[in-house]
Amino acid sequence: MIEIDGITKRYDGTAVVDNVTMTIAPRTVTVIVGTSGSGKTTLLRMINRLVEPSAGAIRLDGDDNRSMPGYELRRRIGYAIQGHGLFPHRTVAQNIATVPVLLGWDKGRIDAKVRELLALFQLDPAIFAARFPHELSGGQQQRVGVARALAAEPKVLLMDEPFGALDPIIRAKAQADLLDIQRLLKTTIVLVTHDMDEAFHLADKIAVMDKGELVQYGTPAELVTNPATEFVQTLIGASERPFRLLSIETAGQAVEPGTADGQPVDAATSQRDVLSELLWTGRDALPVAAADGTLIGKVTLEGLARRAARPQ
Ligand SMILES: Nc1ncnc2c1ncn2[C@@H]1O[C@H](COP(=O)(O)OP(=O)(O)OP(=O)(O)O)[C@@H](O)[C@H]1O
Repeated sequence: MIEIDGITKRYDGTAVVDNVTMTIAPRTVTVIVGTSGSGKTTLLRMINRLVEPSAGAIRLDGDDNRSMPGYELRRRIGYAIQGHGLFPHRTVAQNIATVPVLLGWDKGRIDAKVRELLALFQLDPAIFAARFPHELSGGQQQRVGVARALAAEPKVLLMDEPFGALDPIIRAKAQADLLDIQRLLKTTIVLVTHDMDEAFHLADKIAVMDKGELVQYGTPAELVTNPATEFVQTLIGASERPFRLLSIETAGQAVEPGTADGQPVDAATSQRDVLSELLWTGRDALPVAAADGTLIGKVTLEGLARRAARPQ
């Protein structure tokens, strides 16, 4: 668990992060969004103390993050940035092994970890381990950057616009891979992006920053149904594509197992209409019936928000 408690960063008397308090549950993906200069990167970097706060505290599993030296903390927390920051004169294997080497792991353990991560990121070790970064595509470099950040098996991974430099198709694949790997390794991920579609697709919870303040912290569905400010509304409005997607798919395509209270919706109803129904009735789920009236499961607000945001 990451507890951010009244954290503030001032430069020359101006608060660029202003008294932010939020708790991040373990094994979840939290996405920080907001306009340029709203303090997203500064907030992220105070978690691993690349930036020292002016006031407040951050606790990791109950321990103040100032209870150990900054370099030690940064070895324990994975960090991946846009442009991946790979060492150009080190091979892919050496890049991934950076932190395990610093931690003094034995060679066998390091080699096994490098192979495991390359396989996980669908990079054949026989082909890629000995290559240098300039011999990889942008998408491959980005995967190695994330693999390197995960090499020391951190419980927490911080990511700052990790997919910003990728074209949309590779970006969608990178996002899908990240979710798979997060579920497998159960890492707690905090990711900064300015892309609302990306936020909706990846996030368990979204933190919206505006001029240094945390204006809303909630699930994607909460942001859609209950935007805290006009700014949040505008941010969501800027991402209309999700609602267009919902118009072209049916409730039947979004069915989840389980039951829900309320009047069943027909499986052929568009997801957009089901969303309206959910919002109007104030429910977070409705049962779904097949053409013959048989109940086949339920459609949830959370599920629709997630489907709407997935890349096509
Ligand atoms: N070292 C610094 N000294 C002075 N001001 C800084 C410093 N670092 C950041 N700032 C200022 O703090 C504010 C927040 O910056 P930050 O990088 O956290 O924003 P951001 O939301 O991540 O922006 P972007 O989306 O453009 O990366 C900006 O106005 C920036 O100019």
